[in-house]
Amino acid sequence: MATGEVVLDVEGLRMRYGPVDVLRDVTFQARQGEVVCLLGPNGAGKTTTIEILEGFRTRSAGRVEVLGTDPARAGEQWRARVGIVLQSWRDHGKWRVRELLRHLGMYYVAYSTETVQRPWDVDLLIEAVGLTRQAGHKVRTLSGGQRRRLDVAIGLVGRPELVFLDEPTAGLDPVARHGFHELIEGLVDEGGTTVLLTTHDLAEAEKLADRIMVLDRGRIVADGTAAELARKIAGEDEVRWDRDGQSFRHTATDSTRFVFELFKQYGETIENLEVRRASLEDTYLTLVRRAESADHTEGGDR
Ligand SMILES: Nc1ncnc2c1ncn2[C@@H]1O[C@H](COP(=O)(O)OP(=O)(O)OP(=O)(O)O)[C@@H](O)[C@H]1O
Repeated sequence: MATGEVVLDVEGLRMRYGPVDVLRDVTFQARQGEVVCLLGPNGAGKTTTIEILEGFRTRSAGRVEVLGTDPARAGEQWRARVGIVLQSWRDHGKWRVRELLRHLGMYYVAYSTETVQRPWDVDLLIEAVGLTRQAGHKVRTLSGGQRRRLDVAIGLVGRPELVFLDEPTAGLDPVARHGFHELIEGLVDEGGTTVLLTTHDLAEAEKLADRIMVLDRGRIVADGTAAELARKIAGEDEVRWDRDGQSFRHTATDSTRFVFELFKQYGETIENLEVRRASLEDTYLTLVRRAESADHTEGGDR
């Protein structure tokens, strides 16, 4: 869980490609130990945001501080504290998995501290991402999902304080995905690592994130826990039940209260009760549709 210190501080961030604004006034903070999930439709600006925070793109305007430093001017010392998993990188094909991680890990030795031994022990890391059987294989012979596991290992080898992961589980099978979730939870619980990740998998966001931010057409349209967003945006739960051979359905903002009253009134004649809470998917779809119709009303400036 988040313990306090602000590690990501973004205010009024703008990005413009030619005449097109792809980020418009993006403002947010993240604290140490927080897992923040950035959601949004294709082209919303998630990768652009992450790449600006990583120091890979130069913003058009706004203030950005990552671990107290502007990434546009940050040096090696800063870079060693930050782990990065890009959406895709396709180099290092001739290297073998263990050899590559050892090589990259060497870079971090100089950045060990009394409390953090860098890099991560390479064999333990390989085991943590589930690549033990492929440790001696050349990178270009890995499957897409194995390659993705290696990308994650590359991002983590320096035991970063802050990790940026752009769609880390795209292409992973369910077991690898589960393993990745455990890995992230372990990093946060044991090391207080801060994580900013993008995903299109809403179940993943719900499982991992302390906080979810939804980006749409370059604007943050929601920021909160999955439960907060559901309460604020999707609103109502659905209650279904049978009684005297008939089926009933009701939507309620306070479903607990509603069910209590239902049982008070009809007691044991209630059967097959189901309460379906507004899911993150309901919330997300509502938000994106709302943003779309607001954009049409404005006449759309893009
Ligand atoms: N180098 C570039 N030059 C011009 N436009 C760009 C460039 N990179 C990205 N864009 C545009 O910026 C917008 C945001 O792209 P970005 O990759 O940040 O979206 P995203 O939310 O990560 O999408 P996805 O979910 O598809 O990965 C898109 O409209 C994209 O076409």
